[in-house]
Amino acid sequence: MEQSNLDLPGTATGTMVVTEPLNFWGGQRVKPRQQANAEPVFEPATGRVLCQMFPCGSEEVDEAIKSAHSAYLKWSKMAGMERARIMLEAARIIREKRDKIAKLEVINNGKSITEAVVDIDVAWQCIEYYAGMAATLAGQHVQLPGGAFAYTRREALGVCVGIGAFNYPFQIAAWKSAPALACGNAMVFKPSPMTPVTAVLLAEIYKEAGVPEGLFCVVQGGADTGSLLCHHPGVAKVSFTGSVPTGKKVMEMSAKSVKHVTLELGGKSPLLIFKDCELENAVKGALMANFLTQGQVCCNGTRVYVQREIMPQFLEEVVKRTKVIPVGDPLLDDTRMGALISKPQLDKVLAYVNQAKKEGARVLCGGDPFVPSDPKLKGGYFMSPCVLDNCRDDMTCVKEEIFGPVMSVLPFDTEEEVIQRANNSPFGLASGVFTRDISRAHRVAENLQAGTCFINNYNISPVEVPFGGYKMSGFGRENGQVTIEYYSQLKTVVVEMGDVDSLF
Ligand SMILES: NC(=O)c1ccc[n+]([C@@H]2O[C@H](COP(=O)([O-])OP(=O)(O)OC[C@H]3O[C@@H](n4cnc5c(N)ncnc54)[C@H](O)[C@@H]3O)[C@@H](O)[C@H]2O)c1
Ligand SMILES: C[N+](C)(C)CCCC=O
Repeated sequence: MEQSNLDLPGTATGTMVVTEPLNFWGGQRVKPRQQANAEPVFEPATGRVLCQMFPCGSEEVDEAIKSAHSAYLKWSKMAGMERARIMLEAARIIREKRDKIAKLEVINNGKSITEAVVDIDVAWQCIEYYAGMAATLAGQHVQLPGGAFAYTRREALGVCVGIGAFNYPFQIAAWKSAPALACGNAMVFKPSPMTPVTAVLLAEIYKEAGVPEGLFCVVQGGADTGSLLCHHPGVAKVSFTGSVPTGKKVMEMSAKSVKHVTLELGGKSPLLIFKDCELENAVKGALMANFLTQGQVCCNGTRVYVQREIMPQFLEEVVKRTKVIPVGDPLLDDTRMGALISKPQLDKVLAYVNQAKKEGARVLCGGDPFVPSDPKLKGGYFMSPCVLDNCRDDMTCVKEEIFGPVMSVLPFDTEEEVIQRANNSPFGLASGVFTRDISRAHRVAENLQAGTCFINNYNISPVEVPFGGYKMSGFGRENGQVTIEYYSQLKTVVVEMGDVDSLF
């Protein structure tokens, strides 16, 4: 069996066992203090145990936060240009190790290598982008009467906590740490207990690039460890990515000590396809909106509203293309859909398809467990991508986030009607519209209640543009310039140049 040494060449599906410690603080990997409560971590493509995840307890969380705090004291005093240089070096190292990190991500997460490589590219781009912003952080100078003046300083918050979901393990760690570090903060990151393997690589890379020891720490664990982080008095901010129910708990816990909070939560995003669209692009957009990462994407456009006149052509084309998506070994270059994250997640998604059938939906393709011919993949968590027709707005598959490769297609007649139906959801993460009518495109974008609207494309998230939700999909933003606001605070300094004009 191969170990997870990144320098090992030729790792293949079904061969890796990870034995090194996955915690990181004080500038090194840290062995778990106790072996109790170990949870097996599975390789989704095979169902094999990849490693054990040992959750950190209160003493370990405390050590990590102390380590981060001492690094913060040094890092926050450095000039933006000095921080930028180190962050650029981290981005360079990620670029250099991209293929190896991507492989490990695939083995732990189950997504295709084609997607994982893009995820790692987005990670280094994010660090590079915020490195560019680090030296631009500045305050204002305000002239006051009598020669007095004030100025503002944009200051770091302190130790920030990042809590990640399982679907983009390395990318989420980068999306959170890059703006945090650019602003002078330290970060303690907790990955999902199902994907504990790659965040520690980011910690090693930051260290190699030259950050002070402890600046980016990794603690492993699930809800209990997450809860220790949210309650910890040494933490200034929690940036959370995950489901709505967990997000609510994170907010509640963080409120006890008035921590800053960013919530990147779930969605059930609408994609509106008008009859005047370029149909082939709309079909491609619908596939991109539903089937990346086996459908386990927060901003997926899983409610696909198609104008009635073009429904037959749309369905024919979307089903034809869905049926030929190559599902299988995620480490092979030709694979476009790998395995879902876990057996319970696969069972949950299949149950949603069954429920949809009971409620009157018609399965046009997929929705079944998929067993690849390669014997080593027999225990993997694969399913065939599914298109559901005959859907109504009141069906469970249309209302709830499924987090699997299931597209629900619904007909509509008018723009006004479809906007009202699209907005009739507690979520508001993303949305999309396909039309050739430029006025309609922008009118629809204005009226959809969502943090992002894609016009004539879907799931494009360059790091330069803000990403985040409306309504129950959360608040705060990741990426883009605005995220600096969420990782810093403004101090006003008022300077008297004359005598004090006392009222007393
Ligand atoms: N908006 C976004 O940017 C975004 C991105 C990715 C995923 N998501 C959402 O994440 C969900 C899927 O991810 P998941 O299944 O990993 O989500 P989840 O809510 O189950 O877990 C997310 C993280 O929260 C931790 N956690 C669980 N209970 C906790 C508690 N009580 N206190 C603190 N932390 C706790 C988990 O260990 C994990 O690290 C979906 O709803 C998806 O839409 C959102
Ligand atoms: C990179 N995507 C595809 C926009 C996904 C962002 C993270 C959501 O789960």
